This record gives sequence, structure tokens and C-alpha cells, in this order.
Amino acid sequence: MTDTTFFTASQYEAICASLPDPTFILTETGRYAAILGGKDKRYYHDGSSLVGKYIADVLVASKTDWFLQQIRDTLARQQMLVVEYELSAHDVLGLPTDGPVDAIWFEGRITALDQPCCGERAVVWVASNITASKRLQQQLQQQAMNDELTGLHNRRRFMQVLEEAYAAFQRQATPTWLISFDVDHFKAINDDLGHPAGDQALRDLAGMVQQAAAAEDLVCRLGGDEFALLCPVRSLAEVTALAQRLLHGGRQVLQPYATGEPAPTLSIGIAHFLAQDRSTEDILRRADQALYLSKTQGGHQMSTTGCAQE
Ligand SMILES: Nc1nc2c(ncn2[C@@H]2O[C@H](COP(=O)(O)OP(=O)(O)OP(=O)(O)O)[C@@H](O)[C@H]2O)c(=O)[nH]1
Repeated sequence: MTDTTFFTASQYEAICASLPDPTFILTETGRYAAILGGKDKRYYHDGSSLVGKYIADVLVASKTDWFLQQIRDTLARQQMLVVEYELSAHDVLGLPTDGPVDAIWFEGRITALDQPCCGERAVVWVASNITASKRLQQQLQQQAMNDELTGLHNRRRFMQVLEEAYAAFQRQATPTWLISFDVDHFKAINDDLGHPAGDQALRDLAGMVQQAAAAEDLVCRLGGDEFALLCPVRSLAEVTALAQRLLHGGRQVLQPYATGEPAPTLSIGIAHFLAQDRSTEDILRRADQALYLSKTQGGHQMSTTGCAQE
């Protein structure tokens, strides 16, 4: 059976106006030839004032270039292009003030129009508001890479960056150092003052380490009372000075949690990347060995392994 439903022009117009997401007809030079649908002000601003204008008239140069590039790519490939981008009402000149206040994340689905429009090649650009799912995605990414207790990077993030640093070291021999440390006698804090006090001690320690480290250092809590710093481009002297600050700062911030002797302090192990390292495992092993040495020699000290300038 063939469906021979026909719509009148005004019915087509009503259908287009009711499209849930704003649908832009954009020419190759970036002219807004038409905007259909997207009337729900909870999700979108009314873009009808843009019709007849050019992207370059209403967007900043960097965004204009990006939009025009997507249009050109779609026309060149003749395939649907799916892109994600963020725009706020402030980014687009001349939009009405009613509509979403915060920046909106859009998923753009762009297809080539098979007929010229205003004498130019053109695309159909459907812009869907994906802010809610984007925020959730960012939140999940944040949770996956961060330590909930201290807010530092977690072991997963540390391993990821360590692998990247190792790859960079292999390409360019960029000097990179790994400082790993844990608290001596941490268990006594939990046992004597309770687990919440132990948690607070770990948070205080994290704050101290962040203050001591440079902006380019990656500061992580690996788990329990174990932390690590990845320090790019440092000399042994600089790394030793940093470790010294950690030793001193560690003893200071943990001092209020001391309930007797021995007091909580830090044991530190330092390793640097070597040309003969076959994987990140080798670097981690050296840092562990150095930390173990500090621990077995009584704690509250630093040790280094495999450092050329030792
Ligand atoms: N409060 C708190 N305690 C934790 C957390 N994670 C691990 N721990 C405790 O941290 C302790 C770590 O064990 P160890 O490193 O062997 O304890 P330690 O007394 O520091 O031992 P040494 O390093 O040999 O001096 C254990 O008692 C864990 O239960 C946490 O998130 N919060």
C-alpha cells in the first residue's frame, strides 16, 4: 500500500516550526539562510534575528572560523558530520536575552543540502542541546580521575600521565622525576584518634603537598597513605629540595595527629626516568625500592635510586 499523504505549504511550515531542535540552513559563506524549530526557551534562544546575517557578523573570529570549517568539511565529504561545541548567549551577538542563561553544549549534526540556497552550496545544521548529558559526562570523568577524599588526582590518572611522560621521555629524553612517599605510623592515627581524624590528616597532607609542588607537577594520592608526584624537567638538586620541603611540611601538618612516639612523618623515594627503562614498571619499582629504603632506615627521610648525579 502506498501512502500518498500530502501537506499544504502552511502545514509544512507548521511542521518545520515545530521541530524540537533548532535547524539552521547555512550557506557555504556562513549566511543564516533560514532557522526552523527550536522554539522551547528552556533549551534555546530564539535565533530568528540571525536570518540574513553571516556567522562572521555575530560570532567571534575563532568561533566563526570553526563553524565555517565544519560547513566546508561537510560539503567536501558529502556525509553527515557530528560535532560537539559550547556556546553561550554572549558568544552570539543580537540574540534576545530570554532563554538559557548559562553556556549550552550542543551536538551539531550537519548534512549537505542537495540544492543550492541563496545561490550557494548550503548545509542543514541541527543543533541539539546536550548540556545535561555533557555535564554528567564531565562529572563522571572527574570522578574517574580524582581521589574523592583529598581532591588530588588518583592512581588511574597517575598511571595515565606516567605512561604519557614515559612516551615523551623516550621521544625527547625530557628529564622527569618520580617522587613517591607514604606516612610513617599512619595506622596509629586511625587507631588512637579514629578514622575521621585519619581522613583529615590525609586531607591536610594533600593540601601541604599541593602548596609545596610546582604548577607543572602532577600530585596524586595513589591510595591509603601513599602519594606520588611526577615532576617534569627538574634537576636532582631541585627534586631533593622539593622532597626536603615535603619532609618538613609532612612532619608539621601531621604533628597535631601525633599521639605518642614515634610521631607520624614521611618516607620518600625518588627515581628518575632512565634511557634503559623498558616500561613505567621499571621507574615505579625504583621509586618503591627507594621509599622502602627510607622506611627501613627509620622513616622521616628520602632516598634515591638510579639517579645519575647521586
Ligand atoms: N583514615 C583513613 N585510613 C586509611 C585510608 N586508606 C587506608 N587507610 C589506613 O591506612 C593504613 C595504612 O597502612 P600502613 O601504611 O601499613 O600503616 P602505617 O602505620 O603507616 O605503616 P608504616 O608505613 O609501615 O609506618 C591502614 O591502617 C589503612 O586502614 C583512608 O582513606 N582513610
